[in-house]
Amino acid sequence: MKLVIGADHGGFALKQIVVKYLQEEQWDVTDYGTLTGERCDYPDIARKVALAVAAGTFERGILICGTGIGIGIAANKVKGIRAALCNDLFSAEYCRRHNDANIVTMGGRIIGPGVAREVVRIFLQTPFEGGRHAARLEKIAMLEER
Ligand SMILES: O=C[C@H](O)[C@H](O)[C@H](O)COP(=O)(O)O
Repeated sequence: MKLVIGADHGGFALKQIVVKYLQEEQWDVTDYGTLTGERCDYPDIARKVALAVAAGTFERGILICGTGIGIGIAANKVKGIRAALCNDLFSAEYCRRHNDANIVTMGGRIIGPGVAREVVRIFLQTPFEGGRHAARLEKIAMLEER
C-alpha cells in the first residue's frame, strides 16, 4: 500500500516520528512536507496530500497539524476524500470499519508518539466492513455532487 504524509509546523515533530516508524515497519511512505518546522499554512499541505489520494497516486494519507482539525477540514473539501480526525485508538479503528476513511488526521499538540504510532498502525490494518456502511458512503458521495 502506497502512503503519503504531510503536516504543518504544528504537526512537524510528530510527522518526523511517524515517518520513521513507517519506514522501520517497511511501509512505502512519501513525505509531502513540510520539511522544516517553520510556520506554514495547513490548507496548502492538505490540498497536496488530498489531491494525490483522490487521484489514486496513494491509497492512504496521513495529515498532522496542531489539533488535526484544520488540516482535516481542508482535506475533506477534495472530492473523494474521507479524512477522519483520530486522536484516539477507537476512532482509528472505526473510521476504517464504518467510514472507509482514506486519510487519518492527528494533532501534534494533543497526542504523543506512542498513541500516534498506534493510531497509524490501526488505521492501516483495519478493513472496511461494507454492508450498511457502504450505502451511507454512497449518500456522502451524493453530497459531493450538490
Ligand atoms: O487546525 C489548525 C492547526 O491546529 C494548526 O496547526 C494551528 O492552527 C496553527 O496555529 P499557529 O499558527 O498559531 O501555530
